[in-house]
Amino acid sequence: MTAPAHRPRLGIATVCLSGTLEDKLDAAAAAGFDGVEIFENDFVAAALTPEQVRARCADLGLAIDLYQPFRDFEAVPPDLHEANLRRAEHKFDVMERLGADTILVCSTVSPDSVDDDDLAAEQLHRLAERAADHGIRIAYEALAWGRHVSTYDHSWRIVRRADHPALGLCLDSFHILSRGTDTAAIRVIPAEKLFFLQLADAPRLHMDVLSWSRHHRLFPGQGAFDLTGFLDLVLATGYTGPLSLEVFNDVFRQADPRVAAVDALRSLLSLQESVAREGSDRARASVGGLPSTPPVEGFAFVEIGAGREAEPQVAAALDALGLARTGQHRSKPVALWQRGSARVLVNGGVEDPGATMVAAIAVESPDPAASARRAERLHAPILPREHRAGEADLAAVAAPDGTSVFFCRTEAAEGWTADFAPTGRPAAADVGPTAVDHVALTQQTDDFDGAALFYRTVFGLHPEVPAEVAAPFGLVRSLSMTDAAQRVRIALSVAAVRRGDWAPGVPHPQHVAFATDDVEQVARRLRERGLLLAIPDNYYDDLDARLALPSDRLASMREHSLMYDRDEHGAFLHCYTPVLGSRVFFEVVHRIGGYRGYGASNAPVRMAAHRRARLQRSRRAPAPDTH
Ligand SMILES: O=C(O)c1ccc(O)c(O)c1
Ligand SMILES: [Mg+2]
Repeated sequence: MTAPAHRPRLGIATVCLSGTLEDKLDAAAAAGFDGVEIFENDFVAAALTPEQVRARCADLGLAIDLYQPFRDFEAVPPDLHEANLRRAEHKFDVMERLGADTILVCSTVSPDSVDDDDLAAEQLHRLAERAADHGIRIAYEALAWGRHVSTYDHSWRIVRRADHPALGLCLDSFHILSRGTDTAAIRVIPAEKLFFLQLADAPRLHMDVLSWSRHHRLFPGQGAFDLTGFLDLVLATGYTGPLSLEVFNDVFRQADPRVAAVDALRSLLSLQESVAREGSDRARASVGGLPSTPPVEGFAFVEIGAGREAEPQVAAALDALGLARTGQHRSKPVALWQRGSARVLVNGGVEDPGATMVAAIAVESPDPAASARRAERLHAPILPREHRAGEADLAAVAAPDGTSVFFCRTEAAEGWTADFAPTGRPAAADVGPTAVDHVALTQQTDDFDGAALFYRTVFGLHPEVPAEVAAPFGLVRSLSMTDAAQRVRIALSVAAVRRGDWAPGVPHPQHVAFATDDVEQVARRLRERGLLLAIPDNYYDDLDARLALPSDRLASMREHSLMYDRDEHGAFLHCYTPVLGSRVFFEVVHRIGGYRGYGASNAPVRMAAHRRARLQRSRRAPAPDTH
């Protein structure tokens, strides 16, 4: 990785990753981290001497930036204090052999400790004296649930009082932001007393802070905390130590550490980019940059993969929606369907006859090569190019869910549409989609946070407020993201808990939503072709009760199976096709007056309707894929 000389060192705590110490070190190094925080448990369970760990880290190019945690040290009666110093001497010996020079001491939770800042300072001073004899520094961290010290400003008062050069602070964004502590006082801490910085994000949850911290931390940008503002404040002090991730997360602890480490690094690159964009002058000067993001200017196309039996269903639906099959790829079994800037490729080369999937998403970029370079810097896997002489050479990367992501300039002279021979078919219908409004992708539980980070950072999108709906087949969480001009919207969802065999919903559904300004006409045509998902009367009765819409509008919505939502900006009308093949369906959306959402509250009704439609279809023609 090339970067300016002032680029901060990037670190990760071994506790973030799954596996043995060796697995974790390998993954951290492969992702490109400069250093690690070694968690004591990982070290204790390893069959390596400290010297072997040191050598391994050196081989991998990893510094050991921190050894942690050392617990329950300060403010105890004298006999316990002596025992604690003895305990510390053991750790200092291990650290000398490891070649680690900083140890994290977290604020005590021990019932043996007393609420006495003078005593805490005095004992930490003594610990710092001992540490200094070994060339070691103590970084004191306030745990949000510390017994007597639970805020960073309190830990700073104690460190100042202890007044020893080998004693400083560790600031951990989780402990500070989870409690809503005022961060302004960070400014007054001298940089040389900031020994270490740990970064973690988290979703807003209402639970005790210890459980929140131990199970739900996330990488920066994946949660609800303002990590950009936090890092800005810390860097503005002149802090030049590592930016180190410390994320305790139940899912990440089970995930492939190589994947999690790449997500982790991506989060730090993106965080620095935010600081470079929004931070104070001093902070901006001390972060590494990413190549700037060319804006995404809309969807160029969405590619649906379909097997032999599913392809005609997809084609029939596109036709009913009002798109026209305008092109045939010159060398691949791919058709181009189009109406306005709504473009869909249907790739019939999928082996499983009944399968459908969103195979690729292509976004418009003013500079596709620059977009691809940025994606590469964000560690997006580059896909091998498969194009023949004379065909467009599209830059593509792979998303964590397997979707290919392309960057294109459709209007360019050498644009991708030239790869399609015109079919000479009649033009698209008078009424129909004008563009792709959004693409909705269901994720596997383990991929959700990583996929969100990927789409957000690679496309430069902003996450919207996460939603949670109680759906008929289990809780569904969703997170949508969009660019500032709302031309590219990606909606991700996940079955929050998927256990057991009862899975009557569509497995991992995906859909493409088309924008239109005449949804009623489009719905009518879908219904005429038997391709409109029927919404039950109860839904409209409830809508009437809730919103008292004019009766003619309600009647029209009922007739056309249109669902409705509104927000502070406007209203939303939308309808659906049944599931085509194994898991893809289409949606048609009409945004009125700047409505921003996705009709999430209607999702349970739609899911039940999809199940009903599938059962009806299987009664007509039993298919092997139905439940
Ligand atoms: O959960 C803990 O005990 C714990 C330990 C060390 C840390 O740095 C931390 O932030 C939390
Ligand atoms: Mg910490």
